[in-house]
Amino acid sequence: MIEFHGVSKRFADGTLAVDDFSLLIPSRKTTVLVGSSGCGKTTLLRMINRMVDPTSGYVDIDGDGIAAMPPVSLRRSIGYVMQNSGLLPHRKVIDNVATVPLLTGVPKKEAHARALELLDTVGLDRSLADRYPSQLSGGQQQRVGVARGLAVNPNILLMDEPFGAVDPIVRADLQHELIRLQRDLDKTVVFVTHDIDEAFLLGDQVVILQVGAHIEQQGAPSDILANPANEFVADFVGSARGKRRLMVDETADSRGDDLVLIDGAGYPAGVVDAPGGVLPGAGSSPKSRSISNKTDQAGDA
Ligand SMILES: Nc1ncnc2c1ncn2[C@@H]1O[C@H](COP(=O)(O)OP(=O)(O)OP(=O)(O)O)[C@@H](O)[C@H]1O
Repeated sequence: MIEFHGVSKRFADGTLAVDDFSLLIPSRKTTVLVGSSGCGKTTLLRMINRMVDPTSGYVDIDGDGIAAMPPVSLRRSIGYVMQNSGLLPHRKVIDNVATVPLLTGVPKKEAHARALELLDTVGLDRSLADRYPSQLSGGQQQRVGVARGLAVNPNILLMDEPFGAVDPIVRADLQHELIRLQRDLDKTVVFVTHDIDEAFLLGDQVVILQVGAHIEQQGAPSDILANPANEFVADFVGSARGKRRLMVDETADSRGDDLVLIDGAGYPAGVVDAPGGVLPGAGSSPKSRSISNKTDQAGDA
């Protein structure tokens, strides 16, 4: 369990990145910090492994204040996965994965054997072990980044927008891989993203933040969806989901044409050939009625 107690961070130039933040992050669950750029997500994450120290307040891990723990050993005991994988370009994949164990004195042979196992764990072929990062795809590099984060077998895994730089299909792949990994490995994962859909997919607990790391709402995805705490949250949750919401173009109906499904941007997404039979609970908008797509229904369950 990680706990933030009234934590603030003011940087040397006067920026108040985090303003009186308190949160309990339960063990062996995934907590997602989500919010727009600059709201303080990375600063919060880095306060867990003391890459950043608070100006006031304190952080505990399992009841022990981390301020008293040596930063370097704390950092080496916690997995950290960053955007763009953060791999060392001049080192082979296997050495990238083994970096921290080697630093902490694990013999090379043992560290390499473990690194190969970790490639299996993250779904990478062992034949990639001798490649350099530039010889891998973006998605493969991210998997190596995750393997490196797991190399010291940490209880806590910090992930800072780890899938932000890959295309949507690879991203979906990596997200599902993480869900599988979490089921198998049972880590305390703290995941940062600005993507609310990613937050809802991955988080047991989702924390929606505004500038200064002010918590707008925290809870299970289903709670937030069912009861947004305020207009900001409703907007944040709704605007992202609205993009995927399909509507029925009833102007086509009035012309006697087939009913046409249009997406949030107004583009045709398909045709409904049995009006009334296909669409559940048609709404009352004069021009279009909204139906929930599969993701909406899954999220609301
Ligand atoms: N070393 C620093 N010195 C001064 N200001 C900083 C420093 N690091 C971050 N900040 C500022 O603190 C605020 C929070 O930054 P942080 O990186 O935590 O936000 P974020 O939510 O992770 O943003 P992003 O999604 O863009 O990565 C921003 O205004 C940022 O400019």
